[in-house]
Amino acid sequence: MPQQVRIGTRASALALTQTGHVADALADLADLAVETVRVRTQGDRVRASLASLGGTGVFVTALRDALLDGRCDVAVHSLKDLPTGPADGLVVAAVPPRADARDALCARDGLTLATLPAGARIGTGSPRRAAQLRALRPDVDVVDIRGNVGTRLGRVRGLDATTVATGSQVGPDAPHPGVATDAPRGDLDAVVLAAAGLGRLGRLDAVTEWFAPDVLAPAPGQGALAVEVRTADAAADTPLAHALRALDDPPTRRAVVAERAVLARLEAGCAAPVGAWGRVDDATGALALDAVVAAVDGSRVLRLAARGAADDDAAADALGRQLAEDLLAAGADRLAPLGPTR
Ligand SMILES: NCc1[nH]cc(CCC(=O)O)c1CC(=O)O
Repeated sequence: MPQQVRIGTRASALALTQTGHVADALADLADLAVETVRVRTQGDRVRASLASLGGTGVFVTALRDALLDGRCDVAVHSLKDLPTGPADGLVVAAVPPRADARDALCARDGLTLATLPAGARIGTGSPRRAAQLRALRPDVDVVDIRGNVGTRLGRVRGLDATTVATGSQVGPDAPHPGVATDAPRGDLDAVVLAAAGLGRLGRLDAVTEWFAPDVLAPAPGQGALAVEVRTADAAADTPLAHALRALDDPPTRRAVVAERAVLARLEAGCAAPVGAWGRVDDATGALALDAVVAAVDGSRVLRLAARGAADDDAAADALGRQLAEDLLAAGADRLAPLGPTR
């Protein structure tokens, strides 16, 4: 008899694909019968700008509640949407191998950040992306936008003929009711999105430029997933627990632990103009970490790097915290709105 496992997911096209990948991977690793359960989160219901929602956890809380009250056994999150604090009774049991951590520009007419005209309108809901875009091109107009990936692509002039192939953007599963039909279309010259999300949705065709992480620092955890379960279930001697241990990728986990430690020490959430990029060197096992704090108006960008042995998660965490200390010593908190309430 296979072990029955219910895997909870948001209903957005992106969440459904991510969850589907994890469900397939788990089922390949052990004798599991995996069933998907859809959960609606505050981030899906509320249309206000993400920055104004006050950030941490809007996409996550409802999934965690579903885990805790037993409506599902496994939850899949985008790691960058996961608050840095621990959740009582729950544990991230697996961080699968990371996809592309980079941000990508999706512009009309094949344009890049360098070739977009002065005054070009670039959409993003992320203060981190806005700040770094303004620093790179002070003459562009960064526009605050929301909505799922298909909606955002639809706002780029010339990119609006196609929609995300793998998920419905309207109807009962629409994560942002009304947004798909109400949002203006073709009113922007470009948007910036995570390459990982575009890749998972089969929309890399829309990318006109990939930003190297040392040009535009990605969000801590970008491109990585977190597979969360009840603490007792992670430690159990069950097919699910074995599959989770096999799915976990220690180099990815160490990199994102370090990135998220920067965010935690800065007491910053996903709405802060903070970027971090960690990676473990295959040959030496060393962990390299870059971190950026930017003034939202783009007038200053503070960028520091660190490197360490990071043999385990605790060492990765310490490396990230130390880099955050160095950023604070260099004036990060005078540059950007940090702190838990922002
Ligand atoms: N906050 C929304 C969100 N959360 C995760 C991703 C993309 C996938 C990832 O970063 O792993 C996105 C969309 C985007 O930033 O373009």
